[in-house]
Amino acid sequence: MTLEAIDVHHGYGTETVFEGVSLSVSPGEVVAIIGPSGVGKSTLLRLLALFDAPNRGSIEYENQAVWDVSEQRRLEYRRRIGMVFQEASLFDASVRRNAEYGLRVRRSWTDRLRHELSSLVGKTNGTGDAIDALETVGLREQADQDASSLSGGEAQRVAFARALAYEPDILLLDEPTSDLDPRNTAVIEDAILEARRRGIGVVIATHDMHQAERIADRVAVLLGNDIIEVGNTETVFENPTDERTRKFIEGELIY
Ligand SMILES: Nc1ncnc2c1ncn2[C@@H]1O[C@H](COP(=O)(O)OP(=O)(O)OP(=O)(O)O)[C@@H](O)[C@H]1O
Repeated sequence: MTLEAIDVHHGYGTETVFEGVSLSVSPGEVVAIIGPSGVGKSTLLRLLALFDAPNRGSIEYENQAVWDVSEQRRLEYRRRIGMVFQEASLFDASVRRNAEYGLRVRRSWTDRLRHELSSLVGKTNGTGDAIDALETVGLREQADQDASSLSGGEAQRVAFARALAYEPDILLLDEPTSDLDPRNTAVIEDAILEARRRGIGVVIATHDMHQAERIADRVAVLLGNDIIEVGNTETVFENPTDERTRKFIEGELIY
């Protein structure tokens, strides 16, 4: 269940964002992508989320090039990947309905049918996964509250619960805590570690290097047009092989 970008080149129009980027994520690991603003962290996540095809290179899921298969098959892969954006987009309904939303949309119709049938015969109340996910982000008590009454930090926690609820293989997080206070940030970070414990592979783009240091198993440094270094978190922070990594981490590289 490894998701991998292999020698990917991408850009917009005539603008090159990156050239020859490779990165993988495996079950039960947290990979952080760090790099200055505008370097292409979101672009890389969008490619890993299979939203866009890279201009060159390949994105592989379980060693299968995802842009070489049928659209139907690619959709199946898409359903196994969850994504949380910088800003939560919730709709006007209860917290529980919002957390369940991913379950309804992302499940294949066969899964959905099976799930509906089990809830009909009383094997599940149909919302167990969503409630469990809300518990993980500390919002179980608020399940019946209207989502519009939540603070920004709580809304982001619901967005995270939504992604967690349908048990993706891979979770992609684009600066999920950049607008949050320390308490909400800590809740999300704990939930990320819980996702890892459940065997989910997590990729998080963050400009908060301390966050990368706190939660990541591996760190990829995106600078210029390339990932200049990727490795074990401690090594990247304490003993980087690339001098630019050290400068970036110490704030000496100004972009
Ligand atoms: N849809 C698009 N069309 C044209 N250019 C784009 C598009 N999306 C991103 N870009 C450009 O590609 C480059 C990389 O953007 P991206 O959002 O991936 O960077 P980032 O590292 O995530 O930045 P930030 O940390 O500020 O969110 C930027 O120069 C941006 O302006």
